Amino acid sequence: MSESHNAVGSVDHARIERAVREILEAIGEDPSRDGLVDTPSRVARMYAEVFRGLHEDPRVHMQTKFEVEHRELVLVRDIRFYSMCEHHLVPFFGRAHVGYVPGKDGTVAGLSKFARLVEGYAARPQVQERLTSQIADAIHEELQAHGTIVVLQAEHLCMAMRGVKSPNAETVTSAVRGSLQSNAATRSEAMSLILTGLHH
Ligand SMILES: Nc1nc2c(ncn2[C@@H]2O[C@H](COP(=O)(O)OP(=O)(O)OP(=O)(O)O)[C@@H](O)[C@H]2O)c(=O)[nH]1
Ligand SMILES: [Zn+2]
Repeated sequence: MSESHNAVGSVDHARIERAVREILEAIGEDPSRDGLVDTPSRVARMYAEVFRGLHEDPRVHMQTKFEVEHRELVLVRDIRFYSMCEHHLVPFFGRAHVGYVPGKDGTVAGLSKFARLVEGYAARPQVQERLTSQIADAIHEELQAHGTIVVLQAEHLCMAMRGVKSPNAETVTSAVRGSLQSNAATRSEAMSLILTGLHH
């Protein structure tokens, strides 16, 4: 399954500025007061940054690949990420752990590219489940991996600072593909390597 990439156009700064001024007025603030006068343009620049992933295809990072002899697990643990919950447009953030077993050609990508891949998909309005499976599908398909595992642990500010107010809740999601899905022994080996690194 490949991701549906629905990037259209680019970020419209002027439009965000108008909208932020509207919101400020709607909450009963005065957008012309000193402290707020530059806020709409700041928010526009910030949104362009935190939603930059809408205008790029993170799979490009998996395309600078090369071949090695290694045919066993490669695991990059503790990749910090920040994303924006698409339900409330507030952050969720935490750590991503990505692992894969190279396919028969021994195709691998540079280690930093996994952090770039996570970053690219995180920089969109997201839900944690989709973020997890987009990362897994990109690795599995682009590297033609034998098996792939992605685990994300995150705190959602929409659950912490508002609504149910459960600040210590942590959401863990996983996506497994290929041999790491079908082979219980390799999956539990990968999972225990990931779990020994889980911390708060
Ligand atoms: N599955 C999933 N749910 C999420 C994610 N981020 C936020 N949510 C949830 O999305 C749901 C939206 O629920 P709604 O009832 O439409 O919105 P709401 O009235 O603001 O809900 P509350 O947060 O319960 O106050 C909430 O339960 C959130 O916790 C995510 O990444 N994955
Ligand atoms: Zn939310």
